[in-house]
Amino acid sequence: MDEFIIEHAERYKRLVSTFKPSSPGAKATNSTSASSEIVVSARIRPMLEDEIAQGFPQGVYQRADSNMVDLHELRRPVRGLPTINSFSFTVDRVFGPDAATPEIYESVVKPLVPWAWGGGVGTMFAYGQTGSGKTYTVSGLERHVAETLMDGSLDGERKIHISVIELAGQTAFDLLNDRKQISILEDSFGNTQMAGALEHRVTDKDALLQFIEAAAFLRRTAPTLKNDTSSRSHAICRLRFENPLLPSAEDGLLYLVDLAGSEAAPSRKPAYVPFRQSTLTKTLKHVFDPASARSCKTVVVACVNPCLADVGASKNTLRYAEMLRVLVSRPKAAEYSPTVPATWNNEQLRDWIERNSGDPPITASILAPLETGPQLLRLPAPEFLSRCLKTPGVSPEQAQAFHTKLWKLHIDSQHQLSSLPATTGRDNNNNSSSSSSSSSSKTDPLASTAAARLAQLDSSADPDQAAAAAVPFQQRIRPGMVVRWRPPPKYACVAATGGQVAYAVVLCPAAAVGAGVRDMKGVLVNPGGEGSGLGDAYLCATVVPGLLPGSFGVGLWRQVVVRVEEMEAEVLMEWDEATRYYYMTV
Ligand SMILES: Nc1ncnc2c1ncn2[C@@H]1O[C@H](COP(=O)(O)OP(=O)(O)OP(=O)(O)O)[C@@H](O)[C@H]1O
Repeated sequence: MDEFIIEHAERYKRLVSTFKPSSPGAKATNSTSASSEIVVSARIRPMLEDEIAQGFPQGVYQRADSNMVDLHELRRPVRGLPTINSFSFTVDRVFGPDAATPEIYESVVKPLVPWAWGGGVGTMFAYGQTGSGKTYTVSGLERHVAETLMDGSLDGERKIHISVIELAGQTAFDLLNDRKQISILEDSFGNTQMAGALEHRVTDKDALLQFIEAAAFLRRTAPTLKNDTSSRSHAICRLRFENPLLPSAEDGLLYLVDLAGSEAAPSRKPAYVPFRQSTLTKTLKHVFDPASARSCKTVVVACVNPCLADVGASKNTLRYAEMLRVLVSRPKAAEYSPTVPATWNNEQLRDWIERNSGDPPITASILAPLETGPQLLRLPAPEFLSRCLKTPGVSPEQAQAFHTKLWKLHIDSQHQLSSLPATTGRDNNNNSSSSSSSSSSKTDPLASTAAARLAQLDSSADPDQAAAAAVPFQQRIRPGMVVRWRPPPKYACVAATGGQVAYAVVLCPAAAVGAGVRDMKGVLVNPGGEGSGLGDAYLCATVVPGLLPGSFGVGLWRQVVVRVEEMEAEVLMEWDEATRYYYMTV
């Protein structure tokens, strides 16, 4: 085939120069915005000197001013002169042979960095046939990532940890620990763990680059796989970002992945896409798992060798890129509804934030400077919380409760949209006092009052809302009130976060219980039965974190004695029937 191509190169070039696309190209845009969950790009590398020297023509072209790639095969007819077969592919961004790595970084990869820094999962992976420029591209991009991470442009403090592993067939190796074999395992929560891989803390750019370079060197010189090592193994660089201010939040993750060549050199077997190999699918599960709980952004760089001799493999690479784009459904813009966050533009979202985020109101321009409703919902929880905390006076509980409130509204609205006629919608603002209710005026007033009363029974809010606003909570303690408190050392085991803060539901004054009642430690609450010396202490049930993020359960039988001076604030809790947990509300 190679001789055939070289022999007819001139004719091929003539035919290609007369090629007229049958349909106009999809317009090029630079707005593969930071909001897209998956951006599929194609990079066509330049022709290499030896390919040109051998007389091979170029077979793959970027279509001018578009996101399209044209590819022309040389066809050997049964009779007569060779002809060309042309194919066109559309992706989100095309980078032609003249595009340098910094351009690719700036336009598609860079948005992943603040995303992962803020607590999300960002993944960049490059795939393509052997020799198509994957390693060239990924190693260049890694340098840029290192620069962005260390140039001080990212908001807040993070501890950065790096690990680099190699997957070869079903075996995984640690490229930062002398290629020691490791295991890719799923934990009981379905999260993938790279068991046995070392993580290294890095604090400056040079150290980070040294680790990346050391891993690349080890991969190139692997003793076991001889010549074409890199084309048969996947290299995965994982950067983990730990936010010291939110120790209980999930860490941000950035994966930079150089996949194995989709065609084994030098045999030119038919290309295949190597995503089904189990260690790889496990490691990148978050990208492909629709049930993944983490917010993910993914950038794919399909690397294409433009040489006509390899056009068959390039065709497969580009076909696969098109498929990846289609796999991710692009939601249509829905009509605005005040109870459906997914339909809110930035202005509507900001308005809702200002009115529904509690006291003090969370500054909408900090929480959602540009985002729409769907974009704010997709924001990783740690990033959402840190943005809320930038408003002076906002406590972590208020931020968490507001996050839950937005999500609850979203989930309820999805439920409503799919199962109920619009007029039966629940009033989701039932806890935030009458002023913030945005329920539609078409709703039956009797039904909405009944619904509000029912919802009231499912929350810890004071039935006497007016009194609640005017009097400090210590003066209106009542059974059923939930309080945040600082447990003394004897109750340290009930603390919810970092051993400092705990939550409890007030049951009754400690002086009111009988002489034989004991707390969870087995200590008598009111030894003489006379209430002497108990002052303003209350018997309370502990509130403990549930299995779902932000959820709580009440440990009715784990009782503690809490003094009023140990109480810091009232916390509102709301029962959620669907998950059977309590959530904080604002
Ligand atoms: N954009 C580019 N500009 C200049 N040279 C490039 C470019 N992309 C790739 N190359 C060169 O092409 C050759 C093959 O690139 P590279 O090794 O990155 O391919 P690969 O897809 O990683 O191959 P393998 O799967 O075998 O590891 C290298 O010599 C590289 O320097």
